[in-house]
Amino acid sequence: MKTLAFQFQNTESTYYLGESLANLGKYVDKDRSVIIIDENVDQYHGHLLEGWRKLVIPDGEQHKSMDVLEQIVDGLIELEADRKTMLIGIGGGVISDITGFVASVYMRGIPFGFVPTTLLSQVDASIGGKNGVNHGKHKNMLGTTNQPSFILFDYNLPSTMPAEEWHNGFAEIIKYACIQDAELFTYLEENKDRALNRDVDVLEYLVEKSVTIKANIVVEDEFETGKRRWLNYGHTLGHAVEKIESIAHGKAVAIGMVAAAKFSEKLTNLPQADTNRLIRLINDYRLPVTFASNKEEVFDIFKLDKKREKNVINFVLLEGIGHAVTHPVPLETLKQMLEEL
Ligand SMILES: O=C(O)C(=O)C[C@@H](O)[C@H](O)[C@H](O)COP(=O)(O)O
Repeated sequence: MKTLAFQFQNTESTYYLGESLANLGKYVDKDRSVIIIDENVDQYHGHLLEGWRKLVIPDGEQHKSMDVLEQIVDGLIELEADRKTMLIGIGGGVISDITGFVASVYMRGIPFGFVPTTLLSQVDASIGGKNGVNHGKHKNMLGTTNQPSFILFDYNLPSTMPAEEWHNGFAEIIKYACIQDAELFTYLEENKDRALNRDVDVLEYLVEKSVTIKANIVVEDEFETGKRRWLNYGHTLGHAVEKIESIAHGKAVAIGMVAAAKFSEKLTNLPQADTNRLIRLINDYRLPVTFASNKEEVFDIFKLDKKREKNVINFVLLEGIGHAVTHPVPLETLKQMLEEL
């Protein structure tokens, strides 16, 4: 087990890497905690949580909503949770996003922590403090940035995931390689078979590498005024396609990364060979590279991206594999490039 500590602006977060969920009680007081968990995760891992107070919510992205947030608040009131109650989200990205948001607003803020159970939530969603719920066609439209006190990474938990869920996690790892780590990109190319076969050493390396890359970027720019935007590479188009086609987040991000690479060929002279290399890697990890959605509908969602300022989006582009940049790109230019895809 390895412990990492990150000092954010208002919180010091401790990450326990390679720790078992069964040892959760070593880090938090069982009697002062409430677990937020979805039905699916509870079915697989609930036996490790005997005696903990739990609020079980329905599984799925469609439940990342204000309705479910209000149900959790009702549950907390019922349990007489107070300002010192520790809220613990155990699950994938929906659970960490909603738990972090509830904890940030319940009684104006109570402490919280996460036990991510999917590869995607271990490498991305649980880290960095972004939380929230969806609204209408828009992903994460309501939320805050607030760091968990702790994250416990149990490498055994993702083993119950279906194959498709593994592929989704790889999308965000490919993203880190694209934005700032060309060596990681090569590693992903060279170790694709081991990774897809869930080789424990490869997966542990990839989780630790991703956690470190993401947490360090967030320490540097927690409130996303500069470098943190890079973490949104592939997400502008990705979020729109995810909502319209109701596809998994990782698939949508894969599609968005390819589109952003094609935009980069025009805006930052990214060599076409780099786009092709990215497409090959995404294919290797069994993720899609094209979308079927109506482009006008995509643009309608796309233009409400959180990186927009008036008529420009601070769009994340690549100059090369491992080198992201952010350029203010007019919406009209993006609309035209989208039509040309
Ligand atoms: O942590 C970040 O910053 C990211 O952009 C990471 C993304 O992978 C993640 O999906 C994030 O929740 C997207 O945030 P949003 O601001 O585009 O809603």
